[in-house]
Amino acid sequence: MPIAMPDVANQSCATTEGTLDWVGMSHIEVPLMLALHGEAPRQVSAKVEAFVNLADPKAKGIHMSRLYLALDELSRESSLSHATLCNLLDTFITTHEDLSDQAFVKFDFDLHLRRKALITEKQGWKAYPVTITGQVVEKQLQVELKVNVPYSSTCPCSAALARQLIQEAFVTRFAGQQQISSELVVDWLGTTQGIVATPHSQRSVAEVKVKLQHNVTEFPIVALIDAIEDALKTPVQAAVKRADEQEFARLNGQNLMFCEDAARRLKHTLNGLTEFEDFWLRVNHYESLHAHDAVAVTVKGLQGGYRA
Ligand SMILES: Nc1nc2c(ncn2[C@@H]2O[C@H](COP(=O)(O)OP(=O)(O)OP(=O)(O)O)[C@@H](O)[C@H]2O)c(=O)[nH]1
Repeated sequence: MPIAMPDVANQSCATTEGTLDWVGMSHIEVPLMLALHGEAPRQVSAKVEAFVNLADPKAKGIHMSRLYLALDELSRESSLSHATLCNLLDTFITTHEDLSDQAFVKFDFDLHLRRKALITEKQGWKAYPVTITGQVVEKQLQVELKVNVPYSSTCPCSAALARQLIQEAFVTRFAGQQQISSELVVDWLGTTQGIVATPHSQRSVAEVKVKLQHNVTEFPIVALIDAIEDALKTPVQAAVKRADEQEFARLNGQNLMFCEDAARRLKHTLNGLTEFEDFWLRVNHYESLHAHDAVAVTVKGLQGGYRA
């Protein structure tokens, strides 16, 4: 007679008893079809975390394979949408009857979007790191999205200091001249002696996390990215011809930003978006003046909501 396979999770007890908040797996590699509003599902390569709580203090452990297989079924047989995310969390709990009543799942992936050039008709890909998180705690479903949006920020202080140097260069160059030909000035402005200093800019990243309102049953990821880029005005570009680069220079010059300015712009925009119950944001200016970064963090400010 074959000897029965041992089943430690079911047949033995915890050596030290106690409940646990989350138990599960992280870094699960899963290709998924992602359902987004108004387009066919597209494939993303996700890293997933899947957890349930362990509410039985005596149980040895949860059933990891049940979480994994539910996720695998989602990957093979359907696409990731708000509805399938809810079903997945529900399956996590129902396959852990007597053990768990809370579930958590997190998907991390890059979302590639086609982005238009600023002036020309060119287009290119931009990859945005996205996180979708779902959890059921005390029977309440909560869905969060997080996106990272790269942009350019030009320092307003540096711009003012550069302008002063340009004014001083002008005074030196044209000192004592009562009448100056505009042609001469235009030529001079087109030289490095004319624009004697340039302000520093830096690649910057806005990290934005939002909690969906309960009546929102889609993932408004693209709308969120668009809103962030519209607020900042200087998103990092994909395809760039000279005309696009010149427009980028103009946009940078007209949208000088400390990290505080960027954070306030985003806060203002997010306060106006009704799909989101709460938000948290952090802007990181990866300084070119310093070897350290300038950072601003803020939240909507709801009681019991996100904390900075
Ligand atoms: N609970 C738990 N399981 C682990 C851990 N590390 C590895 N595993 C393994 O995860 C595997 C799957 O566990 P189960 O889901 O209980 O597997 P199973 O008993 O074949 O599946 P069911 O019949 O559905 O219970 C087991 O072989 C465990 O040894 C851990 O830290 N905790």
